[in-house]
Amino acid sequence: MVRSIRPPESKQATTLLVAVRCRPLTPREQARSRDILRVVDDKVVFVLDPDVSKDYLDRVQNRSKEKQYVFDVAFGPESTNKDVYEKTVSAMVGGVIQGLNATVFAYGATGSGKTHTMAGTEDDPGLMVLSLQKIFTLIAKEESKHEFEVTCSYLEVYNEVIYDLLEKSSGHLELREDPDQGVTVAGLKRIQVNSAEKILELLKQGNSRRKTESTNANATSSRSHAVLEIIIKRKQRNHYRSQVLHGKLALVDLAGSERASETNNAGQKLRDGANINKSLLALANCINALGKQQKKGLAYVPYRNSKLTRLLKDGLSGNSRTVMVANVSSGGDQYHHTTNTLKYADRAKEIKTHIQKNVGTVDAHVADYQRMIDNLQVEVSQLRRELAEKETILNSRTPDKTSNDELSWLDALSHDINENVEERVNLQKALFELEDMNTRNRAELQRLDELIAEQQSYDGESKNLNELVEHRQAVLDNIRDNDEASTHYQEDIELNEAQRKELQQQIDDAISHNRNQTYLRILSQYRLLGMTNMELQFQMAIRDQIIQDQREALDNMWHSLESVGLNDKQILEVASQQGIFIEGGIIPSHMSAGSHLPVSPTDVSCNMPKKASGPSLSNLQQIPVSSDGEAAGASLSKRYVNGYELKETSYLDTPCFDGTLHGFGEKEGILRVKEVAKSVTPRILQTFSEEPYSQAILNSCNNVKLSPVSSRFSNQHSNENKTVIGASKSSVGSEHPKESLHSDFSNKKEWTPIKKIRWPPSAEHHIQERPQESSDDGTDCMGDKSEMNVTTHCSCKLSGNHIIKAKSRHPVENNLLQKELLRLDIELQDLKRGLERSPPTQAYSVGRTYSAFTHYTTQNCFTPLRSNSEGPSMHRSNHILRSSSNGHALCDHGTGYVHHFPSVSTFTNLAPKPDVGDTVGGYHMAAPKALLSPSKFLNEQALLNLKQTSLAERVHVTHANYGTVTQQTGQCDGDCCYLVR
Ligand SMILES: Nc1ncnc2c1ncn2[C@@H]1O[C@H](COP(=O)(O)OP(=O)(O)OP(=O)(O)O)[C@@H](O)[C@H]1O
Repeated sequence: MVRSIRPPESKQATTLLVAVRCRPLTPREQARSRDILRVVDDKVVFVLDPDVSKDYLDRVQNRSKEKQYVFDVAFGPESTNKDVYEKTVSAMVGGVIQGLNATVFAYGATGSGKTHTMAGTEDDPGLMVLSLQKIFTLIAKEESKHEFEVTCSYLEVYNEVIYDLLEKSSGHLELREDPDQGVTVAGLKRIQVNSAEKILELLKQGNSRRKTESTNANATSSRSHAVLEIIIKRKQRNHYRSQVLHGKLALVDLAGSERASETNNAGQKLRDGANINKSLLALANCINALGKQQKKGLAYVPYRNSKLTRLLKDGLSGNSRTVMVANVSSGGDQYHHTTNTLKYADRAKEIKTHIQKNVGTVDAHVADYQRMIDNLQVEVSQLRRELAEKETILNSRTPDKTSNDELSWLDALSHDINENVEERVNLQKALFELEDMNTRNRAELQRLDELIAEQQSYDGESKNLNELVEHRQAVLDNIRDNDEASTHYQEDIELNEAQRKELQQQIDDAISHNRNQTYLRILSQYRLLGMTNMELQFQMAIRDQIIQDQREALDNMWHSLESVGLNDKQILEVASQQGIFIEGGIIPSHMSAGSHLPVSPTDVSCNMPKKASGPSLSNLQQIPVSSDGEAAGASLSKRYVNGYELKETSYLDTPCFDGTLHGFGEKEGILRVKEVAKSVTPRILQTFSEEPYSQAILNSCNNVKLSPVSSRFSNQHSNENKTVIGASKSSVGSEHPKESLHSDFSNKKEWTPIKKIRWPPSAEHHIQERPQESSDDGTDCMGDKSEMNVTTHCSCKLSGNHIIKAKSRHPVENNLLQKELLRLDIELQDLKRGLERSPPTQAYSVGRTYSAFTHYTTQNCFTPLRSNSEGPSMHRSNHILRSSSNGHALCDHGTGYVHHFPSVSTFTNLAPKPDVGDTVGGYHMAAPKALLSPSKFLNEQALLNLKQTSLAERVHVTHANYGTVTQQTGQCDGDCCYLVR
């Protein structure tokens, strides 16, 4: 396989373009307050003191509140949207179709003119409209040579919840962090468009769905933040393997900050206002921290404190050219808002983003996984919607007082669960980022200490030395601030954990008291699923961050190598001394030529430098390296991975390999794994147990990643679970998973060919072909090429202060991820079935749509059992048949499988309700559109015939059954239930 190291696409630092727009006063405003803004030279904004009684003396004695600011560009009240567009966004739009990202956001108090600037009017179209028109004009010019694909999405963040404005009744959407695209929204509709008119139409639709209210400050006040995103993919025509460039233009209309006293809001409007202010405060804090960062280096930017800031992260500091249009009103009564807005706009001038062309270099595996996660997320949000819909149906009925209480309790519970999960993951991420940042800060401190010592030994006091000392102090301040913030986040995590336990306890109590069992179980599963899904993303994000770090480190390395004027041979020598191997010993020509292409993480391989030993959790941190190659500062105070706290540990003296150990959740197995773990220090240890004692044992194993997986999944993959890295491939799906597992554990010969792993791994490990990710039968291929499963991490120091960390992407991680996804998929299906069964409380109102399972539940005819390797299963039970008042009927056969029932619309023309003694039957078809229209309840022969016919027609009837009605068990809402034997 060809492996090469390529210097990455160079990033260009660019500062935020800050524009200020002063809106004219309306005649009504003119009557009540004076114009206090003056724009001079298209750059300077004077804010006059609104108090006209102040005179010259006040001014010279500094008693005046007059203020002056300078911006990149400023617009007076006479400026049109077109003027604003020409001097701000116009220059960036061209870049977007060349693969660069751009963000435009309007910031300001309520009624200051943000929506007017972004959306505009028919006579004076806003920046959104003008940018779109320009994009399509540019595309038309280049269409003969290039193919373009333009897609757009439009969302709003209302009360910290994201909604799709292009969907009629959108559910809540989730944010996701994507290494290539930055922060994205899972499940958000993207519509392909081929004209500005089409987007404008969508924009209009979206705006009509946007939450607006009339307040005292603005008759059409936007109560949400709206983000319109246009993505343009561009490819050369008739070019085999041509590069794909994709640029993104994000146009953001923020809701305005407001004061309750001015808006006179109450109730929901007041709460909205508080939320708007909260997210704008989070934005202001980010702007502050980013401004500080330019001066003091690595200060933590609290993006995670709101959805808005997470969405704007790229625009504020990432890969984007960004324009901030600060809107202010000229009225004297707006003085406080105006100076506040201008203050933040002034800080924003300091902010730098780093733009880079988005070239379509595809790392297939990661991209695939991301896609899978995306799909799963879409499903999750769909499920969430369904759940919400069901609740709505429930709420629309007029239940008695008890069920009313119960429903609102469930409602509140599911809401709390969602919030808890989301908060937890966010906190963990924030903590990780803070620790990561402080690790860098500490490395910087070490570098500065070395430099200071060096300077002092040369010339004692000097200007340079003073600057270094000052800088050192700033870094120390940052470390202290970050540590403080970390402590707060840790406390928050503990609180969140306590809340989680409380919620779980509520569910457990309710289940044990027989309250809405099925629904609660679904909720419980849903909660776990949501957690796993998010944490999986978290892992992905961390992994990708490391890849990003490596890219940067490599970038540094190439620049330093080039700058010291080394030739190819010398570079090879240096690289090999540092444990970096370059494909065929040849430095790619484009590197020497200085062309910058993005580097793929798979392109790098390295082995351990002699003395350096890698961290066991090295994918979670950057390890600073001291001059002799020894890793330093690897022990961190507290670390949370997958929701578990890992104890403080130092793990520097053991060799590390990136291995996976799988242990099944039996005590014996876990102990074995621990034994092995001690001797080889695996980086990832996975347990397939939910039992507390195995968790406790694993907790005592340092430096492991804990990933509890449901025992059902482990049963299914029992043979894999005994696999210690390097073990041979084994089949999946044993008939008796538990038994085979026990024998595996007792048969020590089968356990772990760990000796296959050589340490330190040699270079050949890395230049071999990467094995296939999975074989045809869907099993792992971790084992067959056991040595391939070793990934090394190398931390080495190169040319003074460059820390190089390189890691080859590896099947182990990918396999792990694949398994997690598989599990997630199973869980999702399970959940889906659960939802289809519907909560028992709904059985009577929407029973026709749902299967007999609701009745199983209410009558306690089955006990859930999770032991079947084919998936979730139920105990054999009496057959239940249900007939609705209009003749719809469903039946389950009781063979032990949960069914996916087609919707009621496919069940038509059923016969009259059966009497006791009648033979009845039904079946389940896998084909969703299959039609069941018997003229009466089926007898045995009819069912068999039907099954055969269906098979002949390739319609898969999975289950069919019949029985005799023995009892009519209840009358509910006109529907009847029957017990059938
Ligand atoms: N430059 C301008 N020229 C003329 N009228 C303007 C201008 N800017 C704003 N307006 C008018 O001022 C009013 C408030 O503007 P707009 O709704 O855009 O404010 P906003 O900042 O979006 O408010 P909110 O945050 O409450 O949504 C509207 O009636 C709008 O037409």
